[in-house]
Amino acid sequence: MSEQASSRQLLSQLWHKYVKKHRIKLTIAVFFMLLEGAAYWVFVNQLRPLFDSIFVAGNEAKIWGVALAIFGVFMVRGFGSFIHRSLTAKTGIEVVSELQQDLTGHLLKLDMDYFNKNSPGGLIERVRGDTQALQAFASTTLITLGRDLSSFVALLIAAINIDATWTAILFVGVPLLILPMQILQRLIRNQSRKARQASANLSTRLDEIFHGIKAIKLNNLADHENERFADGLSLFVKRQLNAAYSKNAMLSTIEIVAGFGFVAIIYFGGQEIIAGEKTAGEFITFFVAIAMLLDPLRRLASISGAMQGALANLERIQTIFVQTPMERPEPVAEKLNNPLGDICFDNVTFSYGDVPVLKNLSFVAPGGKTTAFVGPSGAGKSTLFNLLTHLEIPAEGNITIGGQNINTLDASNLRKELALVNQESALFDESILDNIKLGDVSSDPDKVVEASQVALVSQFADEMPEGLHSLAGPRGSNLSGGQRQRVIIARALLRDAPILLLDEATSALDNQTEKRIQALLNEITANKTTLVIAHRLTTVMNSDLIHVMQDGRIVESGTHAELMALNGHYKALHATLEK
Ligand SMILES: Nc1ncnc2c1ncn2[C@@H]1O[C@H](COP(=O)(O)OP(=O)(O)OP(=O)(O)O)[C@@H](O)[C@H]1O
Repeated sequence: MSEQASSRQLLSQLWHKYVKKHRIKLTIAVFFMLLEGAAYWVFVNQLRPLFDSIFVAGNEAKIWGVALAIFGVFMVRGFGSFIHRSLTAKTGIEVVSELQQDLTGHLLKLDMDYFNKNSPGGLIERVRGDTQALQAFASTTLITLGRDLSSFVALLIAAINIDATWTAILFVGVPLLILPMQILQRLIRNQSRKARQASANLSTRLDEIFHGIKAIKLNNLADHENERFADGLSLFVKRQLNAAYSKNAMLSTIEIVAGFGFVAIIYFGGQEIIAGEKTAGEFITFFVAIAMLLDPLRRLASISGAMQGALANLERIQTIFVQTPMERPEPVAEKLNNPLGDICFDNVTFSYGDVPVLKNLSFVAPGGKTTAFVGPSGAGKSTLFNLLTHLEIPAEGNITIGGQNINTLDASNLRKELALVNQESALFDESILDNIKLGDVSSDPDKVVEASQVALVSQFADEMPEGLHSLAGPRGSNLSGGQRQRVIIARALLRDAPILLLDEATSALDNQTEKRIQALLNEITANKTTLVIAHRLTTVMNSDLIHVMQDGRIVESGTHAELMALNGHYKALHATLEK
């Protein structure tokens, strides 16, 4: 696709989806922009009588009329400018906030794979930075386009009215502008694109710095990180400046060509005045009109630069909209028919990119029972949960619950039947109570408090100044690891789903709390299907069934006693962990 065609397509999409609905506001704004432009015309046309009929002819009586007309022009410009600026600002803000909303909504639908490949900082920059840069274009530059184009036309008409030949002479150099303008526009777009990329990289670095602040401090990496940030910053500065230089070069080119025009006018016009063919009033009016015309022309030229920058932003925003979630089979069922039925993995194969993780994996986790998965780090245990929760889709094989393929359900309907507790479960910067409530946002407050008591959250929250209403801090930073885990367990309890997935759910708890939570989990899981991943074998010993995983396969299955008797992988694992 040619660059022009793709720009046209991008702008047309922006217009149809976001801007078109504001057309009434924009039409009113454009009317006032035209009025402001027309005011220039009136202003310039008052100059000629001012010179020829008043100053030169010494007609004092007419001064007031002209002065009032000029004052009227400024009044119109003042009010008109307020109205059209406000309307376009409102449109710009509304368009961009809708764009941000849609971008976030679209991002939320994308697969985990996309988030594994794109850093949070970079995505934040797209949703906020790129759209806000667009807003700057929309609310300031767009105004200029309407107002300055009309001013330019009005002043041009005024100039032609005085002398069409002079006007033609003035614009004789314009064709010289075409080629440099085209080159500069392309340059600006490229530089702006690179500057936005550098800006996204900076956001990524900042995001990583603030997320990893503890590691940075503990490893004395502050200077190192600062230098890396400085490198990114200098690249950003360089690219910003390149974009600015290209924009400025555009303005200067206009200036130089205009200079040639003025020289030509002074030469030809001057001769006509000396010969008495034109009056001084005509010449001054023409000169003022042309001088005033340069300002809107300059701004119009800078718009074309800003437009290239805005197109670069649009392109980057578009790269998000063109991403689509992985094709999934069309869901045909509303819910699981038998959520407490057996969970079966049948010949499941899965890779992250090109890296195979699960290989023809088959197992059964009996419904209503507790099944544990143990095995060395990287064996693929957590990946099982990613597949079962539809965060990832297997390349081959089937996953069924109660005999029903999970592909027959929409991911959100499937997840209603599942509650997952893992190390990555996020806490948000809300109160502890609200964090628990995320398990079931429709549940009544008593139930939330009850879940907090059962999961021993109240035990530590009661000692905090605001109890359950205390803030958890960004990503739960106000709480200890064990406290965070209890909040997440409480959230899962509140969800009260038939299938409970516990991935190292109690690993951060002290022995005593773990025992209490474990006893509680045993009680709660009595009538649920529970899948447990744990490194501490004491956590899984009492499970109804234990699968031992290695290199993406199940290598042994049985109860603790059966596996110990096998004297194989499980026993070896047991021996290593007990050391
Ligand atoms: N998002 C990802 N992208 C690429 N590879 C991944 C991703 N997540 C996991 N892996 C790889 O998949 C393999 C299995 O990871 P998984 O987290 O399932 O192992 P695990 O058995 O749960 O390990 P642990 O006991 O350490 O939690 C590992 O080799 C890991 O490097």
